[in-house]
Amino acid sequence: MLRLQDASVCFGAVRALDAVELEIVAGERVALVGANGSGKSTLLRLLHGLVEPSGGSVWRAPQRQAMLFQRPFMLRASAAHNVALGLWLQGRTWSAARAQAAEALARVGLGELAGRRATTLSGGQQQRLALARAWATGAQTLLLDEPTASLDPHAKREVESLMDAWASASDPGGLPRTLVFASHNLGQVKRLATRAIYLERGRVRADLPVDAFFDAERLRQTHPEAHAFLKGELP
Ligand SMILES: Nc1ncnc2c1ncn2[C@@H]1O[C@H](COP(=O)(O)OP(=O)(O)OP(=O)(O)O)[C@@H](O)[C@H]1O
Repeated sequence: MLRLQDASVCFGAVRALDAVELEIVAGERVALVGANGSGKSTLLRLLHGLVEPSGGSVWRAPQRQAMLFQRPFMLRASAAHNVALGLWLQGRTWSAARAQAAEALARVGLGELAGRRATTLSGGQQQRLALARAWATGAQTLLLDEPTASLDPHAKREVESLMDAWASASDPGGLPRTLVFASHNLGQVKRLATRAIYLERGRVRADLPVDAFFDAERLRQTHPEAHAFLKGELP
């Protein structure tokens, strides 16, 4: 679905990503981990086309892709309108968009809050609304930048279980869905991801199946930098 070849991103003198090689295929659930400033957000933004590479190349399969942020972007309109507008912009009639939005909101447990102004919803509810919007518009790949970082444990579990439900279902065309998310929560990485990528100062230092990533002894031998970062944090 996504490929980076020798991709770098510079912001002035800061090299936020440095010669990244990466290929993500349909159905993968990829977690990006690393210290603050290691390049996780920049990598997601590059994959979504929100920043241009300063060097190297980005390739995206022709597909619908959506990105969710730590603080979701909400229009100052009802929850239902926030979802329906995206669908209307895709060409649905307004009544079809409204009906589909109602379905999507029910799926994320927001059916009763459909008429509430989205900006008055709690952080967890807004994140569920953002997921409903991506789900309804038929995204095949979802990129999420620390989607549960500011949520309480209950809201975090709800959002996580929706991410899991979304990724476990195929899209209407039968293709497996692809999830790429940045997280500082290693328990979440273990629960949701099949592959973990560890970044350090803009470079990919480890790219492993999640079981291998959380095998502390093996990681220490094969990827000492990643092991040093995770030491004491391994769930
Ligand atoms: N728009 C920008 N202008 C200048 N520097 C930037 C910009 N965006 C990111 N950077 C720098 O690029 C580097 C990587 O930042 P990035 O936000 O990608 O890291 P991160 O791993 O997502 O961090 P965090 O865990 O804190 O969210 C940092 O040094 C950051 O200061």
